[in-house]
Amino acid sequence: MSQEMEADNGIRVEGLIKEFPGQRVLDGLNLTVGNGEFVCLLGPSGCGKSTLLNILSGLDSDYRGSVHFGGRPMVPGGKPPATIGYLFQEPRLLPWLSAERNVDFALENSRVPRSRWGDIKDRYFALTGLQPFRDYYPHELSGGMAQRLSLVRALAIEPDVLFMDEPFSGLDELTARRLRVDLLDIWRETGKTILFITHNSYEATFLGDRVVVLSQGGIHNQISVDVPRPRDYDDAALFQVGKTVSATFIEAAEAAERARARGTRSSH
Ligand SMILES: Nc1ncnc2c1ncn2[C@@H]1O[C@H](COP(=O)(O)OP(=O)(O)OP(=O)(O)O)[C@@H](O)[C@H]1O
Repeated sequence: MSQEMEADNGIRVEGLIKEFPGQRVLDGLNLTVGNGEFVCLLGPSGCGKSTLLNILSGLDSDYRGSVHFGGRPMVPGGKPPATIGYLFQEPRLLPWLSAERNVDFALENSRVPRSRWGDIKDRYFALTGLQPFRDYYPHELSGGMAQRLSLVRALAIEPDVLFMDEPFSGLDELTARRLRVDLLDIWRETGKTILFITHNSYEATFLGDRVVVLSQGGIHNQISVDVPRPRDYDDAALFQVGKTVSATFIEAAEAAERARARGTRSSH
């Protein structure tokens, strides 16, 4: 496909409202993620991040508002009009299958023709540094390697977008740092649209083109990270943006707490 013909794989969420009994969790949320953009979602516990992901994934169809992937509308109750790759906090690998077979398993359930599996696996096993470990079983992999394998699995199905839900929060900081750098290399190489959920302000700043801070059912604030890539953890400009993001996150958490104390989020 030529550059000009490249599909639009952005996400557009408009006026999203989600209620649970006695509680409005998303209150008219508007959010866009551009084609190939890396957006980090940051928000205090309970602000609705997982609820939003469940809706975007098509797992929850009981909402109001609209969701578009690349201009294609999501029909509540139907499959999302985009292929979505997932990464969660835990790798969710099948323990009885080798690394390679775990990826095959995902491919078997995808639309990718079998004739392309070999090339795809070669590419992503190489990109993640897991080439020598294709025959290993999940219990033989370290936490970081297991998460790399789930990244291979997520990318192999050639997703339009990647949803990453705190994928590095269960890892030690050194491993997480390496994986963030590698993820950015892979993102540059593949141009995927990424929505990345995290509780870590500095992680969000290091990774994102933009950090969206959620609170009380909507966007509290958004911060563009105008720091050139490749980024360096010790970059003073990046640290400054991280401080702003962190302060915004704390502000959002405090606002959410005050609202909860007042009971303003109750729909009664
Ligand atoms: N199935 C459900 N039934 C009722 N309430 C729910 C349900 N799922 C989530 N909630 C409520 O909705 C709110 C948002 O939950 P959600 O899990 O989306 O938050 P979160 O931002 O992902 O939190 P965390 O960062 O702790 O994972 C919470 O108050 C939660 O109790």
